[in-house]
Formats: sequence, C-alpha cells, structure tokens
Amino acid sequence: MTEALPPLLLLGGGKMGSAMLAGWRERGISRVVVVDPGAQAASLADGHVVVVASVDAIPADFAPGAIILAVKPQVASEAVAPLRHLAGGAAIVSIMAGKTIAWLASQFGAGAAVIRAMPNTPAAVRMGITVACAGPNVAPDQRDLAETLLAAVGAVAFVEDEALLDPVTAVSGGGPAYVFLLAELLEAAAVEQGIPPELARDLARRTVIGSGALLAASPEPAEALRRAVTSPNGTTERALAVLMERSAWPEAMSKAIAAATERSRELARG
Ligand SMILES: NC(=O)c1ccc[n+]([C@@H]2O[C@H](COP(=O)([O-])OP(=O)(O)OC[C@H]3O[C@@H](n4cnc5c(N)ncnc54)[C@H](O)[C@@H]3O)[C@@H](O)[C@H]2O)c1
Ligand code: PRO
Repeated sequence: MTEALPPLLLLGGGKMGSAMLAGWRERGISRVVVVDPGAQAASLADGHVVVVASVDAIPADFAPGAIILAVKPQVASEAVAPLRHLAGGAAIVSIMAGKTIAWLASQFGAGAAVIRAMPNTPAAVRMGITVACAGPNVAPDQRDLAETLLAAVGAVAFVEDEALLDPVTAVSGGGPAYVFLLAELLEAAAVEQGIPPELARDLARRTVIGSGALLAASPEPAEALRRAVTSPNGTTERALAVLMERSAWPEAMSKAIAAATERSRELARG
C-alpha cells in the first residue's frame, strides 16, 4: 500500500485545483488545506481537507510538504505573496500559465524549490498530460513529490528547458479546447446537412470520444488511423482534400499554436 501524501496546501480550488485534489484523494491524502475565497470551494472540504477563504485562516501549526498554486495568473501577485512564510522546505508547484520560475522565486525567495508545470483539463478524468520544469533549488525528493502529485491526474514529462512551457501551454494546455471546438463545428456542419440537432450532437460527441479511445487503444500513430478511414476516391478523401489544403487546417493550427505560445510569453512578461 502506498504511503499517504504529505500535508499539502492548495491555492485555488477551481477547475484545475479541484481536479488535482480529486486525484490526490484517490492516491491517499493526510491533510490538505485549500485556500479559496470562492463559495464553490467550500464543497471540497471533508475529513482530510480543510477549506479556508484566506491565508490568514490557515491553521498556525500547518507545515505543508508542497504548496500547489492553481489560481489564475491575473490574481497571482496578490494571492501568492501572503504564502511566502510557509515556503520553508516545501516544494512549490505552480500550474499557472506564463508564471516563470524566476517570478515564483521572486515571490517565495531566491532559495525556494520551485516547479513550474502545465497540466490540462482531462486531469478531471485522470487522463491529463502535464509537462513540468524544476527550478535550480529543487531537491530530488521534492521533484519526486511534484511528480507524484502531477501523476495523480495523468501522464507527466519533465523538461530541462523552461522556455518549452510556452509552446506546451499552447499545445496540450489549451489542446482540449481545440478538440471540443472540433466537436462543436462537426455538430454544426451535421445540422447544415439536415441531420436533426439531437442526432447531430450525438454523432459529433461520439465521433470525438470514439476516435480518442481508438487512438488510446491502438499502437498506430494518428496518421495511420486517419488513413484507415480514408478509402481511395471515397467520401473521406473528398473532405480531407478541403481540410488538409495548406491554407486550411495546417496553416490555421500552426497560426493558432504560435498565437497561444506568444500569449504565454506575454503573460510571463507580466
Ligand atoms: N483550465 C485549464 O485548461 C488550465 C490548464 C492548465 C493550467 N491552468 C492554470 O490553472 C490555473 C487555474 O485555472 P482554472 O481553470 O482552475 O481556474 P478557475 O477559475 O476554475 O479556478 C481558480 C480558483 O482560484 C480561486 N481564487 C481566486 N482568487 C483567489 C485568491 N486570492 N486566493 C485563493 N484562491 C483564489 C477562485 O475562487 C477559483 O476557485 C490558472 O493559472 C491556469 O493558467 C488552467
Ligand atoms: N487554459 C489556460 C489559458 O487559456 C492555460 C492553458 C489552458 O490561459
């Protein structure tokens, strides 16, 4: 049986924070303090989890093994500063888009053990992917703890080059949104072709869900699975001729990822 996680402080119990907390619960928690002033966060409390509205209300004896920062980057400065006194030997794991290791060190002190990470919303069903980068002061056991916390909601990869977190944010951080947009557009196009709205929604949803499951189950790359759908001179080939035109999806995706990457860099500049 795996040992319970050490005491954790979670700043922000919103979509990502609560998804990670659910993963930690499954893994086994000892004590978690969630700091979140939002009314919805109160429902996260249970025998192992205390929810407080502000840092002042954190129990005085609380010494977290890790502090996980899951507030929006826009409120980071005001939300993070009051936590500085708790940093001690804790691993500081930030999932905030665009908040750099240097910025986090400026908040917690130059010697703070900072890990910057970028998960995605499939974390809510433990099928996320997180890319993380450990700062210079992170000890091996702190890195292991960060990996354990992130792995509770999906796959984890560590990179040495922090600059990669900007394109990672664009690709896998935002990626679920592009897949959901695909489902929306497929549904709308189905309706345009006369398919009743309810059936159109079902077709679009199940096509995305089933394709994801097939990709997960198959050893084949996406390209091979695409080719397996495409009969010579058939209907799919006709559709792909439109979508794969250089100025259509290839260029749109390339531009979209470049734009999101640049926005991540902008957030880092503050
Ligand atoms: N949503 C995503 O797809 C995604 C993916 C990867 C990373 N992220 C990052 O995760 C972070 C959280 O995003 P989210 O989607 O969970 O947002 P969210 O809005 O769902 O959650 C943020 C939470 O922070 C709380 N909060 C606001 N001010 C606070 C304060 N001063 N102190 C403590 N809590 C406070 C809010 O009440 C809310 O519950 C962001 O920094 C984002 O960049 C999000
Ligand atoms: N959601 C966050 C954003 O849009 C970060 C990646 C996914 O900024």
